[in-house]
Amino acid sequence: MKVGIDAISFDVAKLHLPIHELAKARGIEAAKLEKGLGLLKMTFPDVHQDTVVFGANALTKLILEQNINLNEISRIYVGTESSIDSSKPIASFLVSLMEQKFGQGCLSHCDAVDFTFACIGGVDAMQNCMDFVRLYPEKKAIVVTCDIAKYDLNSTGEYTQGAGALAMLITSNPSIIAFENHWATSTKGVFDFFKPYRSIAKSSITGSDNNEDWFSSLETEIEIHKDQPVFDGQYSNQCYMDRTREAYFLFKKLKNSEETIYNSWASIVMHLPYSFQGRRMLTEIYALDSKEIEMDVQSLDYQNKLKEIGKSEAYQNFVTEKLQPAEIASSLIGNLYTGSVFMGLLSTLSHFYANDTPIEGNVFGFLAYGSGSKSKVFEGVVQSNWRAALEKTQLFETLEKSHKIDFTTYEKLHKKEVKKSVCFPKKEWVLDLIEKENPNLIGARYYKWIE
Ligand SMILES: CC(=O)SCCNC(=O)CCNC(=O)[C@H](O)C(C)(C)COP(=O)(O)OP(=O)(O)OC[C@H]1O[C@@H](n2cnc3c(N)ncnc32)[C@H](O)[C@@H]1OP(=O)(O)O
Repeated sequence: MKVGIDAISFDVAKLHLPIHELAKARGIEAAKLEKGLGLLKMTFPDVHQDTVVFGANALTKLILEQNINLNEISRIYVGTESSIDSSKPIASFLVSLMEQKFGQGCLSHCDAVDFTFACIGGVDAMQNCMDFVRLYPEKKAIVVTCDIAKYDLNSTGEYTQGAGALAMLITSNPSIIAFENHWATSTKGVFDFFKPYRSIAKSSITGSDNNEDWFSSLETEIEIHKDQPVFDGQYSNQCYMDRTREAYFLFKKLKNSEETIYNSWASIVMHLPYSFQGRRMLTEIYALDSKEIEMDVQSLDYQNKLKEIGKSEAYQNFVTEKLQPAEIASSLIGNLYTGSVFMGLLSTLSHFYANDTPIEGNVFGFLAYGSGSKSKVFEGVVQSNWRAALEKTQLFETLEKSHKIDFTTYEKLHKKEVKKSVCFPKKEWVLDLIEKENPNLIGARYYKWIE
């Protein structure tokens, strides 16, 4: 039986700062960000937006666009690493907002929960929902990914910021893509990127892995709780490469294949914390699976050879053919954490939609990653109704309408110094800023639907 994604909707932050303006303000060469990392715009939430708002808007869009009968939905599972409460999941907020809009009790039969494992939480939610639909093919589930990728000002993560959500309907006999039931996973507990709820003693994390220099450079206690992560960028890249490589070769084993697996993938969709992450990290898998090199991670020669292969014409052609369609949206949005891999899929589909390319039957390979760290590798087959299912999506048209802000406004938004929305929307969920007006209501958040 086929199980997969039947419909997709999204809601991304509508404000953006052109990346060359950030580069100028920070004294970074714009070419490094644009040509080295593939960044063009960085999206940022407006005053009336938080994680719940993005999730609720993507979900409402999905329900309205697909005319979904909520009685048929058995699960709303959320992938997020930007939750706003340690106990109440985003899924609970979403259920109450949907009941506010579509009728009291309309989702009371529905299971709802959040999945958190950094950027891979959405894939975990989807895998779980697909197992459920395989067991009960007449039932349907919705996966929502919602996050705000906010980093410290002046940090190396700053230029990769982005925000938004996707909502996906998971069914049997899906219209867009059906996933094969081969899932390869690689997990290792590391501290490459994390957001501690409480102050965390350095002694509890030192010695966990090989980035000890970085740990030594941290304060004795990491001061918490803030929206921005504590991270070691280059180490997180190494963990990304290690986990995806391990999961990829496990996948090859699961498939019992002697062939170069990626040759059977028409497109490759990877977790993209920034646009060119996939192409920068995939050289090792590319070279190992084609037997161009033998693995020897510690040797300098090996690392230099990988760099050379990355620059080769053959690899650049490979990137253009298989990876580049997934990168387009990422360049214009920035990181979506749990949503990044799904936005990569939507970007790929939207690219082929716009170019009228027939892709039904094509096999897409997926390499997902979440810090902390875990990778899952799986594949899916594009279904014959994918074009019709994408008709209302309008990804690139929507991104085109994004509102440009200047650097000063961006910095003020980042520091939460802006009181009034820059771009107030119509027909959307917004955060009611009652908390700011009434200091006795610390932690209380209210949401309203704006007509
Ligand atoms: C959250 C996760 O998903 S974990 C995995 C990823 N980690 C993160 O996203 C954490 C947050 N992000 C970061 O810390 C950083 O943005 C990083 C680590 C991803 C990137 O770090 P930086 O130090 O900014 O960049 P880095 O030096 O690694 O790479 C710059 C690239 O631009 C290239 N470059 C530099 N200058 C130029 C130029 N003028 N023209 C063209 N390319 C240039 C470099 O050659 C290099 O590319 P290459 O290695 O492919 O050759």
